[in-house]
Amino acid sequence: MKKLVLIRHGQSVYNQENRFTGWTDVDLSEQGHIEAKKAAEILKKHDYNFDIAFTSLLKRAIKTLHIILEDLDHLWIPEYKSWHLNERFYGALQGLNKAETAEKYGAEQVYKWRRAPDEEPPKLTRDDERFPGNDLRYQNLKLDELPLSENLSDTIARVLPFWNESIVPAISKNEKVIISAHGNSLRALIKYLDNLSNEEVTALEIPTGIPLVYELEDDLKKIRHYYLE
Ligand SMILES: O=C(O)[C@@H](CO)OP(=O)(O)O
Repeated sequence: MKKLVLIRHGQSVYNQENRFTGWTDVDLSEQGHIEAKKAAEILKKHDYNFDIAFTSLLKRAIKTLHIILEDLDHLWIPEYKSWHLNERFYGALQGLNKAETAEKYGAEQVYKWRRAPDEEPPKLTRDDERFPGNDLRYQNLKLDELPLSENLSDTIARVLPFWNESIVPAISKNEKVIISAHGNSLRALIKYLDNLSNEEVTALEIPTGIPLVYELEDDLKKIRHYYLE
């Protein structure tokens, strides 16, 4: 049996302020730091250790991972960062307050933008300062890889190739893997691992900072999953 640990970063400043975040590189809030420390404590209590870590290019996930690895005395393990694990790109909504946006466009529309797998939030334009093409960390992406907006299906389409090409080989070699990522990049992965329907993934919410363990068969079929306490 193989085990994989997924963790959504601790609360971010934008989570706290109730803003659409996406690829905005906001820091952890004070509460987010506490959550990451708590996650480390839980992993320690259950004697978890890791051979390799994967995370996104966004500091809230990277810092969550580092807090955990430091507390496990594991800062030495190889760690791979990829934009493929970034949060879903929220387009022109990035930075806006979710409650104010619901007042403007209606709660139903905002719910669809947030959770309906095929509903795309409004796109931003390439001359917008939030366009990722303006950010050094994305300089090696092709123009058609730089999103203007993403729905969950788009996020799935970029998370899964990374899962198959980079993470699966590590798990197959029996390496103990931790992935520190985001609400929607993890929903994308979980939709695949749990074979969830669109309706099921729409209802799926992942809490910040709580280690989620997947037990997998040798062929990587899921046996069960559970949150560690
Ligand atoms: O703002 C975001 O990028 C995400 C995660 O915080 O929010 P949502 O809950 O709407 O997917």
